[in-house]
Amino acid sequence: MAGAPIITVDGPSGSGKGTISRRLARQLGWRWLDSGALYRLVAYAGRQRGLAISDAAGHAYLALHLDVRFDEGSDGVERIWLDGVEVSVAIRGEDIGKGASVVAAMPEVRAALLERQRAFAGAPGLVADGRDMGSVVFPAAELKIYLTASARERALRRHKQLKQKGLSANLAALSLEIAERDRRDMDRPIAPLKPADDAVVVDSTSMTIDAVVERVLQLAAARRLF
Ligand SMILES: Nc1ncnc2c1ncn2[C@@H]1O[C@H](COP(=O)(O)OP(=O)(O)OP(=O)(O)O)[C@@H](O)[C@H]1O
Ligand SMILES: Nc1ccn([C@H]2C[C@H](O)[C@@H](COP(=O)(O)O)O2)c(=O)n1
Repeated sequence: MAGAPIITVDGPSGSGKGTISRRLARQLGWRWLDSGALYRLVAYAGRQRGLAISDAAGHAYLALHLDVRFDEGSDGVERIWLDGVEVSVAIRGEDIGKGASVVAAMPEVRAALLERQRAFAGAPGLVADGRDMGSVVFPAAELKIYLTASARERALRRHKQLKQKGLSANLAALSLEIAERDRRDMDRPIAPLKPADDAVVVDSTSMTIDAVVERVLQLAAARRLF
């Protein structure tokens, strides 16, 4: 192993990447990269500044210069700050997710975020969550997971998640949004969502969160990553 170990967790929207990778990072005492949050921050900052969603140069400039801070409070909740203002909740809406998926298809934006993402690597280890963590950002990662679940299960999970937050949610509309985001993330010419050649595919459709975490920990232990 060249440096500190890296586990990548890629997969489609709602497959559980954030939940699983955060749990893994906490259990291992490792760092965590929520790369989707970076794309969401770019889309959010662009909207705040009135950029056209098609403005690749403008979004790439933001990606390079964003003043972002991630921290985890004593309550274990991730908080995200943009220009000194907390935006943890504001960037999580489906509309910002859609904008993130649009700006993420711009090569200039992806290039601008590359080093920012790589800077998260370090001792004692990193769990990196996204769409191209294993295929592009950390191609030498020691363990690459491609986490998936059926489209219906992912829509049901998202529906439940929104309801639990007291937000209104329509299952049919969510299913369509997820299908549209899958298509955009998988069909883009640059860094499309797909399993890295050496990824282990974990289909979580019928697995509990605990079972998925346990499976990844077993794979990590077999590779002597901790
Ligand atoms: N194996 C599982 N069984 C049941 N629910 C799950 C499972 N994994 C995740 N969930 C739930 O599904 C919802 C979506 O999970 P999460 O936000 O982690 O997905 P994600 O892949 O990070 O999505 P996105 O890429 O859109 O951010 C959450 O409410 C989470 O608790
Ligand atoms: N490594 C990444 C992470 C995210 N994206 C894009 C594609 C997603 O639709 C969008 C939001 O991600 P989420 O927070 O829902 O995980 O950002 C990407 O292209 N590459």
